[in-house]
Amino acid sequence: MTVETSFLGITLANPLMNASGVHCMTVAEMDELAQSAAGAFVTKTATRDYRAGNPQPRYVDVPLGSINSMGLPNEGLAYYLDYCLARQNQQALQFLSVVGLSYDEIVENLRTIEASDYQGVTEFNLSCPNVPGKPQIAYDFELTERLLTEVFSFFTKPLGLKLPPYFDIAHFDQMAAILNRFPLTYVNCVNSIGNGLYIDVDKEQVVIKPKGGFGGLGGDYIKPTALANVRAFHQRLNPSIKIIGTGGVRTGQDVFEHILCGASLVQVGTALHQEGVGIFERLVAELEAIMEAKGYTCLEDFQGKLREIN
Ligand SMILES: O=C(O)c1[nH]c(=O)[nH]c(=O)c1Cl
Repeated sequence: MTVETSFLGITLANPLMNASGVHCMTVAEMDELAQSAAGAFVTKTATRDYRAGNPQPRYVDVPLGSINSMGLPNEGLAYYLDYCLARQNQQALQFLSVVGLSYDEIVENLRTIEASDYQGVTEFNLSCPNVPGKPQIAYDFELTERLLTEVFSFFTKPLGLKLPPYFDIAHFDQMAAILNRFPLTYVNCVNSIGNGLYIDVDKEQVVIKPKGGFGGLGGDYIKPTALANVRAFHQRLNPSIKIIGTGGVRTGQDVFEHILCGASLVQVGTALHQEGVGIFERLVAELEAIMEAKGYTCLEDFQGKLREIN
């Protein structure tokens, strides 16, 4: 029995990796990920220039997950691109997460990556909920289509999209119809559930400073939504577009559920932030135990095979 998997023809020891934004801001954090049991890693979403991000406190772990309004703090695209270029011969599979603060900056950043010798995967983040005044790109279907049309007029390297959660069947249909028109490597479902609110009852106060306390939710809160988005897009997208499942992964069972819904890889955010990189060994062991108990010998035995009630 094995939890090995392959992505873009590259064999990975397991389907697990970090979620962008968690444990991937600096070289030290990314090196620790690279040395961990994680099958792959992704960088913090980069903008062209360095960003300090929103004022603190801007990330808080809470009993059922986390809330954050980081505001896209990052070292700038060159920092992460240089990191990936320097290590791309040693590391099996790298994911470089990117966005821009404007349409033009997004195009510029993707042109920078295209012009580089980067051989890894690019994750285009369409779903940051925390830059004040910047609505999530992927909730604007027309803008998404316009951006993807321009990007794929020049971008030839493997490209995936980090999507926000959708909550309406019509939106799954509309978005999938757009995505099926482009040669995407994958879609990553889901980013945090945007603009939640967590309250400290003793203080009768919000817990994060930016945006009046509104922030993206992660953790147990979002697993049912994450699973539904993985399932919905797996059912609707061309099989050539893989699904990465993100959201609410804390145990091997959560990993199993995401794969059952159709995920090829599974990312860990909140729980990684809380437990550290040791979580990957634990998740692998727990996933193997579930597969053993069910008599599965590989991920393909159950991947995408969620049953409905007929
Ligand atoms: O505030 C952030 O930096 C952030 N926070 C999130 O929960 N998702 C994102 O994509 C980003 Cl970019």
